[in-house]
Amino acid sequence: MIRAHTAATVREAEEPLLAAGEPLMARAACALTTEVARELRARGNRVSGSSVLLLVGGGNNGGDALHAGAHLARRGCQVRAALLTDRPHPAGLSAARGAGVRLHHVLQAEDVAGAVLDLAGRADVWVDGLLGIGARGGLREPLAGAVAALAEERAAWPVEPLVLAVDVPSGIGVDDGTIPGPVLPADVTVTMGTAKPGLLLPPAAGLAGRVEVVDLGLGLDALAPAACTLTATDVADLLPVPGPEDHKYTRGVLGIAAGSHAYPGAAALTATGALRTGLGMIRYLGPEVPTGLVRTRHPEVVTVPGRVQAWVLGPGTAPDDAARMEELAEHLGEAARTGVPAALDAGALALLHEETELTGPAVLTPHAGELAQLLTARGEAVTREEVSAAPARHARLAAEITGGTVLLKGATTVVAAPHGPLYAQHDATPWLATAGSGDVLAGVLGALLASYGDVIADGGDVLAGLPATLAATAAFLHGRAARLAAGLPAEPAPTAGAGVPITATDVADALPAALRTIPR
Ligand SMILES: NC(=O)C1=CN([C@@H]2O[C@H](COP(=O)(O)OP(=O)(O)OC[C@H]3O[C@@H](n4cnc5c(N)ncnc54)[C@H](O)[C@@H]3O)[C@@H](O)[C@H]2O)[C@H](O)CC1
Ligand SMILES: [K+]
Repeated sequence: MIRAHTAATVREAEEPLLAAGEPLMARAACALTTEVARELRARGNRVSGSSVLLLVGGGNNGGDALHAGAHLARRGCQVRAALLTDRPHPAGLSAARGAGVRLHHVLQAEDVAGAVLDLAGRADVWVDGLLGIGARGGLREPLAGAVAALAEERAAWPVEPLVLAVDVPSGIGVDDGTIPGPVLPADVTVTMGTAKPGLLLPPAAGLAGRVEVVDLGLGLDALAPAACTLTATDVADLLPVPGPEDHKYTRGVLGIAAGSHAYPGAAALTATGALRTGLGMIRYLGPEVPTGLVRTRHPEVVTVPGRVQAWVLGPGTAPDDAARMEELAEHLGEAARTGVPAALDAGALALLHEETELTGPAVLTPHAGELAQLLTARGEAVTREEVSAAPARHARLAAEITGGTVLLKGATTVVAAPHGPLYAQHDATPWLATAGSGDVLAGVLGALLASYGDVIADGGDVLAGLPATLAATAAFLHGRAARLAAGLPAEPAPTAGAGVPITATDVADALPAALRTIPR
C-alpha cells in the first residue's frame, strides 16, 4: 500500500526530529542528488559535465534544492540557481555558493520569466525547488508566470529536459490533489518522509511522474494515511479463497437488480463481472428480456428471490423508468433491513436524490456527471467539470451527505467514505472508456461485497471502512483486467505500448487472468 499523509501531519512528525538536530534536510538533499544522478545515467548522460538548473523558492523546499545543487556541483555538474526569492535558505545558499553553484537573482530582471527561460534553455535537468508543503493556494507571481512559461517551453522542446520535483511539483494542492494554478509537470518527484495526498489524487497525481519516497524516519507507519493506493499485495490479502468447509452460501450470494427493456445487456455484463470475480451464487431479478439474456449467458444464475449477502442495484436502468425505480427502492430497503451492503449504480443513484439517508452499508459508483447531479440534487450545486477538477473533495462531500461510500469513476478511481482514508487507484487504461465497462465494475464490486456481506452486516463500526477497501479492490481488479485485455502489462509501465481496443465483455473475460497476477 502506498500511504500518503497531509502537510500538517508531516510537519508534526518532523518537529521533534528537527528539534533533536536530525539532519533531515541533508538526508533530503542526498536523496535528491542520487535521483538526479540515476536519471542522468538512465538517459545515457554522464553526471559530470551535465548542466543543472535549480529553481529556488523562499522556504526549505528551496533549501533542499540548494543543498542538492551543491552536491551535484561537487560531482562535476554545471549547476546554476535561479533564485525566485529575495530570502533564499541561508545554509543552502552558503553551501551552493561554496560548491561553485552560479547564483542568478532573477527577481531583479525586468522579465523574470524570460530570465528563467534563458537559464533553462541551457540545462539538461530542472530541479523544481520553488514550493513544497508550505504552499498556500496556487503559485503566486512571479513564480506562476515563470512556471507557466517553463511548462509551455518544455512541451515545445525536441529533447525535453529531465524535470525533478522536490517533495511535490510546486503549486499542486498538496492535500487534495487539485491544480489551483500553473504547475511544472515532473518526470520524477522525490518526496520527503512520506507520499502526500496530492501525489496520489487526481488530477495533480498526473503531474508528479514517478514518485520516490525518501525515508526520513518520521515514524508515520502506525498512523492511518490520509490517502492511499492499493497494490497487488494488498489485494491478495483481501481476495477470499474458499476452504473445504465452504459452499455457495458461505462464499456469498449476490442479488443483482440491473438491466431493463431499454438496456438488457447491462444485466448480463454485471453478472459476468461478478461471476468472473468469484462468489457463491447470483440471484438476478429483473424484467423478462434481461432475465432471458442472463439465463442464456449464465445458466448458473438463479432468477428467483431469496436471501442474499449483498446487492447490486441499477446498472442499465434509467431514473425515468418509474416502475423499475420502485423495484430498486424495495431492494434497497431490504438491504438496509438485513444490514447487507448494496452497490448503487446508474439509475439507482437517483434514489439518493431525495433526502433519503442510507441506513445500511452502501457503495455508490457514479461517474463525474452522475456525482454532479447527485450533489446538485442534494443542495450542493456543482458541474461535472468542477467534480473532475477536485474529485477527492466532491467524493468525500457526497459520502458525508449520503452516508455511503463513493467510488468515483474516472481515469483514476477515487474512493471516499464519510470517514477514513481516501483511495486513489491508477490501474486502468483509457481503453476502459467503452460502453458497459461500468456494468462490469458493478459486478466485480458486488462479488466482493457479497463475499464479505455477512462480515459487514455483523461488523458494525469496527468494519465501517471495509466497503471502501473493497471498492478500491474492485477498481484495482477492473483496471488490471482492462490492461491485460488491451495487451498491456499488468503493472502500468511508461515503456508499455499503446494497447488495443477492448469491449466490456473483454474486460469481464480478462478478470480471471487479472486474478492470476495477484500473488496469493
Ligand atoms: N523542515 C525541514 O527541515 C525539512 C523540510 N523539508 C522541505 O521543506 C519543505 C517545506 O518547507 P517550508 O519552508 O515549510 O515551505 P516551502 O518551502 O514549501 O514554501 C514556503 C515558501 O513558499 C512561499 N509560498 C507559499 N505559498 C506560495 C504560493 N502559493 N505561491 C508562491 N509562494 C508561496 C512562502 O512564502 C515561503 O517563502 C518541504 O516541502 C520539503 O521540501 C525537507 O525535505 C525535510 C526537512
Ligand atoms: K517543489
